[in-house]
Amino acid sequence: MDLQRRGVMLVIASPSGAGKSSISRSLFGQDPNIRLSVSVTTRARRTDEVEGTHYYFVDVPTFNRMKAEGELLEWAQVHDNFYGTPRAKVEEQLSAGNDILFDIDYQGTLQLYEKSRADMVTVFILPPTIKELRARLERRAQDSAGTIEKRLRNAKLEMQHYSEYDYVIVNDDLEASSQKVRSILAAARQSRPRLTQLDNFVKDLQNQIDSL
Ligand SMILES: Nc1ncnc2c1ncn2[C@@H]1O[C@H](COP(=O)(O)OP(=O)(O)OP(=O)(O)O)[C@@H](O)[C@H]1O
Ligand SMILES: Nc1nc2c(ncn2[C@@H]2O[C@H](COP(=O)(O)O)[C@@H](O)[C@H]2O)c(=O)[nH]1
Repeated sequence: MDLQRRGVMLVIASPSGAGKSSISRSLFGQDPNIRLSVSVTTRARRTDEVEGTHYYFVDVPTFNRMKAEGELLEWAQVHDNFYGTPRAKVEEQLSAGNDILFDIDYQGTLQLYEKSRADMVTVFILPPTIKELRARLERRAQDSAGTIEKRLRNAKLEMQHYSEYDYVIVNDDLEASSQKVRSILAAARQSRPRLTQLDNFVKDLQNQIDSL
């Protein structure tokens, strides 16, 4: 029997601006087995964002239709906009043995936990200080002053949940943080060797019991 590893669902969450997208980006160039779950959002596209690479940008009626038709694995309202994970590609990629990185908030993490805990490893990224967090949001220069204030306020709520994640990283040095996430993923690959064909093999054994 040719046993293939089932992919790991790597969830990275943080207050806005702590650096999860930067850390995520650093993983992709170096690892051919990891895919990003590209979310849908009703947020306006930032100038440096590309449709289908950073997000699928949709209007609210389209988002609501996708929700109603069960196309979203999880969804949440975050900082006044809606975000959701399209379901279609996730199972296909996991079964093919590819790991998937989810850049989602705490509400989404909880929803994935309910469905897929055995496949998941979760990481929470903290900023070194709030002064630095504000500086990062300002340097990124993609959000208005009002949006930055709102994201800083929401950081307090998001950080309440840090201890519910498997790992916590203080993102002081970007390269060091990225290396930690790479090590976490490598450990998850070793410790959760769920095997796709083995799942099917066990199902087949169970079916044989049903037909005894
Ligand atoms: N360790 C670091 N040191 C200095 N700057 C950093 C570090 N990590 C990320 N940054 C910078 O901080 C800004 C915010 O980072 P990034 O967009 O990755 O955050 P995020 O957590 O994904 O935010 P959001 O949730 O709003 O999408 C970016 O300009 C990025 O280049
Ligand atoms: N529950 C979900 N949260 C998501 C998803 N995609 C992104 N996010 C989170 O939203 C905020 C803001 O993101 P930004 O791109 O506007 O800065 C951030 O915390 C993301 O992690 C999703 O599909 N589901």
